[in-house]
Amino acid sequence: MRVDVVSIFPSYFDGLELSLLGKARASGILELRVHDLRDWTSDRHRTVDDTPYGGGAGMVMKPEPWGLALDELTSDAGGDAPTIIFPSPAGEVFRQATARQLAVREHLIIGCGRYEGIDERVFEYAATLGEVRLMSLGDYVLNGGEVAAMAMIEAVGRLIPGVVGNPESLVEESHEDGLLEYPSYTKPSTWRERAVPDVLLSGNHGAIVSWRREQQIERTRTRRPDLLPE
Ligand SMILES: Nc1cc(-c2ccc3cc[nH]c3c2)n[nH]1
Repeated sequence: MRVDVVSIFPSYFDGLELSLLGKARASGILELRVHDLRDWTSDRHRTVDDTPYGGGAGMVMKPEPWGLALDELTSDAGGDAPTIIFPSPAGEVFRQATARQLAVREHLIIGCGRYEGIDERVFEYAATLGEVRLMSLGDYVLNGGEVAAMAMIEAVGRLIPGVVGNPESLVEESHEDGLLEYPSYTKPSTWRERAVPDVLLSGNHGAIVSWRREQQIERTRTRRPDLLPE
């Protein structure tokens, strides 16, 4: 998978050189390229924003640099059209199912906005170059798209075959089966007078599977009843 990220703060993404995603990049499983939007400006001040038509507070990202960036990043001939993602508080909510959908795509482009957002015509133009999806991480407001992009890249990247050593570990996770995950324990069996549940020490695999499922359902019922079917 190739992922192109465009941002006016490219160094935000330095952390993606670490750990599993760093290894995936080194092995070539994941080709992640981070671009500075200002590289597609032509004025001395490398301007990327301007005042909003219709008035209002703050600034809006100019369409010209985005248009040139998208043209260049989609110009490689061959292959399917990319999925072009713009983090946005006004987007669809990014969920595990979204990550699974995106993990099978060949080419993702993630455009990180700042200020009050990106000129709307950029999304319209981008739709002539690929599938456009405005994505929200949740109902809270960030200062820009970079943190959301990092989260999405990690959530998608870890699902690419070969990135996570043991694919089994991708199965029993929160949200993979629609429920929150069960609690985990490791040695010592008693810690600060707190013992590990006996069932986990019993060696009775059937009882352990049942207990874990009960824990998933109970946790989901108390913490995320919205995830349970009606
Ligand atoms: N879920 C969520 C996304 C955002 C977001 C995304 C892009 C920009 C650009 C300027 N402000 C932004 C905020 N906030 N919250």
